[in-house]
Amino acid sequence: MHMAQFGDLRLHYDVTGPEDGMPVVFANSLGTDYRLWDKILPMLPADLRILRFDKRGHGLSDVPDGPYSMGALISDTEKLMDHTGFKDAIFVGLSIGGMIAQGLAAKRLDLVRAMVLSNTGAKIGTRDMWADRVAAVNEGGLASVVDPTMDRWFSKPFHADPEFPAWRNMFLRTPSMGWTGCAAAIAGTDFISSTSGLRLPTLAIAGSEDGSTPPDLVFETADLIPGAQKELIRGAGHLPCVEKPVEYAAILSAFLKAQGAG
Ligand SMILES: O=C(O)CC1=CCC(=O)O1
Repeated sequence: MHMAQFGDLRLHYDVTGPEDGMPVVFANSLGTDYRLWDKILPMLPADLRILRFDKRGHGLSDVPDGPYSMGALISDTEKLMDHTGFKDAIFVGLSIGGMIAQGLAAKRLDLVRAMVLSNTGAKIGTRDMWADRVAAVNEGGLASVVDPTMDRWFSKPFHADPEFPAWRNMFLRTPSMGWTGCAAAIAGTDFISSTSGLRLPTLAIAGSEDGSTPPDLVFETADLIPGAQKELIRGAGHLPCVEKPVEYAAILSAFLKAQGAG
């Protein structure tokens, strides 16, 4: 367990793997902490140096007053990578984590050699949609939006999985300020133009049952980047690394190996 301090903000992170391993950074989604990746890490090549972290407002990181900007989330990530010595990394971002990947690649290409855009978009939803959700959370907390969120996160059959209540609890225990702060960052982000200018190896992963970032959105974003590879995981919602970890790890491992891993 590690904390890095940048001014008033402390971020919780974890580094594993050999010091000379291929650097890979994982950035998770809205309402999750870095345990999002727990199931797939043991299935990836062994020679990876892995950085995971809880973005501001999530997990064990600090919860500054919101709203947050996407620029602040990208800057936090940049500082954490500089702090931990991660550069020229493969950046795996899911949902808002994939937005951070796109923004970081546009700003600091020295940090990002390749991207995995998982269940994300250059633009996710509309300002009105996010404003409605933020208003609901300000009024009734995350409990007021948990059921539709779980429907977007997971396919119907996974709702009966013994693990499902744990993911529901992870969402419910996210600080409301952390969630609304990051929701505001998503609402204010449109990376269509900047992502169109990116030229780096990219893998896009979508879940056929994803109610947050449906396959069309994920693949339209991938199509902005020449040569981007597109993979669809059937039977998975917004978090295929949780719902279909074997399939997810296989797709990710093949991409990592193509970039030179194990
Ligand atoms: O709440 C959702 O629909 C899930 C989500 C959207 C953006 C993100 O990071 O998670």
